[in-house]
Amino acid sequence: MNIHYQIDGPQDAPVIVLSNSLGTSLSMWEPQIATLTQQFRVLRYDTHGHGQTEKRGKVTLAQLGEDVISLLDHLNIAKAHFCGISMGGLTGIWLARFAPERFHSVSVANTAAKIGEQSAWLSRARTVREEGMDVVAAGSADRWFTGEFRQHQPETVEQLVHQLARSEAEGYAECCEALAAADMRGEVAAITVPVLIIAGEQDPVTTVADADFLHQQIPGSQEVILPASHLSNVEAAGAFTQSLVTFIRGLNGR
Ligand SMILES: O=C(O)CC1=CCC(=O)O1
Repeated sequence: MNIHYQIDGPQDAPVIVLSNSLGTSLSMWEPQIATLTQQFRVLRYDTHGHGQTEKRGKVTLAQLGEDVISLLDHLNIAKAHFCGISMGGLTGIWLARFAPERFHSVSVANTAAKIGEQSAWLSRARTVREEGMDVVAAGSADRWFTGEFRQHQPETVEQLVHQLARSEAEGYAECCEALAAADMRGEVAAITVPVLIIAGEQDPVTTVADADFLHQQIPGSQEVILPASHLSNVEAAGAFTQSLVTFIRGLNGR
């Protein structure tokens, strides 16, 4: 298995898989772990070219999704809950559409059926390859957090920005290229898995309008809007975790 992962929580509890955003790692889920492990076996992994998962060359959204299936197969997990943020959320949309039999539910946060513009992603991939990660890291605090959060929790912000600045440019660039090509707008209406959509009311990257589109298109989906910017699981950690747990608990009656 060439995907780095970590498992926490009781062995016999239902499994929830957590999938990180671009430029972060499985450690971004730290604010959720204490609560989630009370009820779930939490499986988090580093996405392709991120954290301790090595890059393998050109990657597509489908391959990011298939990585999750390979990880479940490797661990003999037949079916799990899934929660992903941003790029991890888009991976969740792909999984909900193309591997529904493997998931009880899919929660997608701060994401969109198509994230950003193709030209911007290709330009970002070129920039990090030519100039390194510092340029992208410099603007990341503004993309990820509200001004209020940056002011009140500067250490948390600095830690994530520092991790981004030190991360490997090629793995990041390959994921930017995957995002450039990924477009699930024509697919989401065919999703049958229970889906929760979480948005940040001040997210400038994947907006509330993007979340509304998913909610309108995905039959039976639920939507929650949190007081946060893009990394809502960090900025509104308690409300994020509670929304996720409440959604999954509510599925028991279905
Ligand atoms: O640009 C960013 O850093 C925010 C982002 C877009 C996709 C993703 O996963 O993170």
